[in-house]
Amino acid sequence: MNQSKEQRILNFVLQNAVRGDPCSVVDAIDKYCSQKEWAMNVGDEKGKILDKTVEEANPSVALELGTYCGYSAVRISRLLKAGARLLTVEFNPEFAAVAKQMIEFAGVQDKVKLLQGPSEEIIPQLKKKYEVDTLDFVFLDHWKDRYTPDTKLLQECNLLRKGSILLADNVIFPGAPDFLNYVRKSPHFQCTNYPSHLEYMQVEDAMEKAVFLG
Ligand SMILES: Cc1ncnc2c1ncn2[C@@H]1O[C@H](/C=C/CNC(=O)c2cc(-c3ccc(F)cc3)cc(O)c2O)C[C@H]1O
Ligand SMILES: [Mg+2]
Repeated sequence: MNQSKEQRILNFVLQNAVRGDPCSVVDAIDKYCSQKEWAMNVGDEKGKILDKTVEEANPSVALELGTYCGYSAVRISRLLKAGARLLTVEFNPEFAAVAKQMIEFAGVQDKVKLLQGPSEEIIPQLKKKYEVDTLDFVFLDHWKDRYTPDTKLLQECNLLRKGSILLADNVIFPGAPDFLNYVRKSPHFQCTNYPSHLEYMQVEDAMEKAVFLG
């Protein structure tokens, strides 16, 4: 049976990146997806905004919703301090299998825990099953209509603390209008918008940072 695009991306990384070097994995994915086949990785331009926000948060525990091929899991985990960890959630088994191999090839498997399943099921399990107290950083990059319900769920499950940083991809394209509305109107969040461009394209996009105020 012929390969999926995600498997072709992984194969390009295995043949062109350096095992144990997360930067080379990120660069190889960007090279393939800008020159060969477009894919919905956050990309390098928005990736630099992600990097800055992760460095600002300097998280001990980070959560990512929507692993896909593992591009942002590798990108985030390469910046984590010793002992810090990233929990990343992916419900598509094919994508999870590709991401697992991507994470292992990059050599960040000790920092990253890939949780397979829907976020609405996994988020309520984080405290008891995954020994999370509160989350220092959350990257939202899954289905755009899930950003708002999952942000509310994170609050309901007491997973956010004063200063927890949420960063959402694609708030312009494909767009997450209800999420922008929710966090910008809520007295519990301090929001900042970062204009950018859609990965590998000249289309306007943006990321939104929402800091939880408690
Ligand atoms: C609820 C839930 N739980 C766990 N995993 C979940 C989940 N919802 C999606 N996922 C997983 O995340 C991934 C989905 C991400 C959704 N991202 C997108 O739909 C997305 C789409 C585009 C885009 C832009 C221009 C175009 F012309 C077309 C598409 C760009 C992006 O950066 C994106 O993140 C894969 C999926 O299995
Ligand atoms: Mg995205």
